[in-house]
Parts: sequence; C-alpha cells; structure tokens
Amino acid sequence: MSRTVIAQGTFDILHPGHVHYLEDAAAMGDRLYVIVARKANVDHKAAPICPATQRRDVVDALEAVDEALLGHEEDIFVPIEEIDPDVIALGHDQHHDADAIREALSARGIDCEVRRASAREPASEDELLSTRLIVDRILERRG
Ligand SMILES: Cc1cc2nc3c(=O)[nH]c(=O)nc-3n(C[C@H](O)[C@H](O)[C@H](O)COP(=O)(O)O)c2cc1C
Ligand SMILES: Nc1ncnc2c1ncn2[C@@H]1O[C@H](COP(=O)(O)OP(=O)(O)OP(=O)(O)O)[C@@H](O)[C@H]1O
Repeated sequence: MSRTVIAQGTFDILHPGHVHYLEDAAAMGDRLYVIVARKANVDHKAAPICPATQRRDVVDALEAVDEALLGHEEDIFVPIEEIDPDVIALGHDQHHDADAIREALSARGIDCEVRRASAREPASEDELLSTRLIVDRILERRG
C-alpha cells in the first residue's frame, strides 16, 4: 500500500539543507506533500522575505516533492486532515514537540506516525545551510 508523507516549513530562500530534509522525508514513504507555512504562523523568527506562493512554487519544483501546498492560516491541522498522511516528518530543528503533535492528532482521530528527519551539517565554514545564515551573510556583504 502506498504511504503518504508530509513535511513542512517556511522555505524562504532555499538551500541544500532544505533539499536534504525533503529527500529524507520522501524516503519515509511513496508520496511527499509539503506544507508551506503562512507568514502569520511564522512567529518564532523573522518573517519570510518571499511571498508564500513563491515559496510554494519553488518547493514544488524540487524532484523529491510530489506536491507543495500553502498551509492553513488559522489551523495547522486542516491540511493534515485533508491529506490524511501515514507519516509527518518533522525537521531536525523544528520547534514543534513531537509528543504534542501526536496528542493533537489523536484528539482529532488522525492515525499517523510522527518522525524526525536528519540534519545536513555544513562540510565547511563557507556552506550556508540555514536561511538566517544566508540573510546574515547578505547583510554583512551588501548591507
Ligand atoms: C504537522 C504540521 C503541520 C503544519 N501545518 C501548517 C499550516 O497548515 N499552515 C502554516 O502556516 N503552518 C503550518 N505548520 C507550521 C509551519 O510549517 C512551521 O513549523 C512554522 O510556522 C515555520 O517554522 P519553521 O520553518 O522554523 O519550521 C505546520 C507544522 C507542522 C509540524
Ligand atoms: N541544514 C539542514 N539540514 C536538515 N534540515 C534542515 C536544514 N535546514 C533546514 N532544515 C529543515 O527544513 C525545514 C524548513 O526550514 P526553515 O524554512 O525553517 O529553514 P531554516 O534554514 O532552518 O531557517 P532559519 O535558519 O531561518 O531558521 C525545517 O523542517 C528544517 O528543520
């Protein structure tokens, strides 16, 4: 039986760490959906630079991704209910608590495994595997 996986994040200014995460998530099943966070829900760090539709379109163009979609603005479990995945792949440093997500899923009657993807660590000081680090470097060099 085909297994559906969901990955999620802001994906503002893509880098190879994102590609690693999405390839890791894709390997957890047969079909990968990616939920792209809405600006209103990115409240734990600086707001994204690129509009949500642009972030979605770039993620959607990646080979590992079957379909990228805009997240819900108010209730992050609405797309999960619609897609009804077998696995939710949390990013290695995503601030969400896996047990809290498991509880919310179970409260809504969604039967789904919650796993953590692995990290891609920089191989050299030059490698920028974080959107924040890319923005910092731009400000340092061009600001
Ligand atoms: C299971 C799950 C579903 C999510 N669904 C949505 C969503 O529908 N809409 C949204 O704006 N954010 C959603 N998010 C939140 C973002 O994907 C994300 O965690 C956060 O807002 C952006 O931070 P990050 O890029 O540091 O992960 C979801 C997160 C998780 C773990
Ligand atoms: N180097 C990396 N290796 C593996 N996964 C990563 C890496 N960088 C980001 N991710 C994952 O990609 C998803 C989306 O990440 P996000 O859009 O927050 O980018 P980010 O580079 O982590 O941003 P920032 O550095 O600004 O916090 C998250 O689940 C995150 O864990």
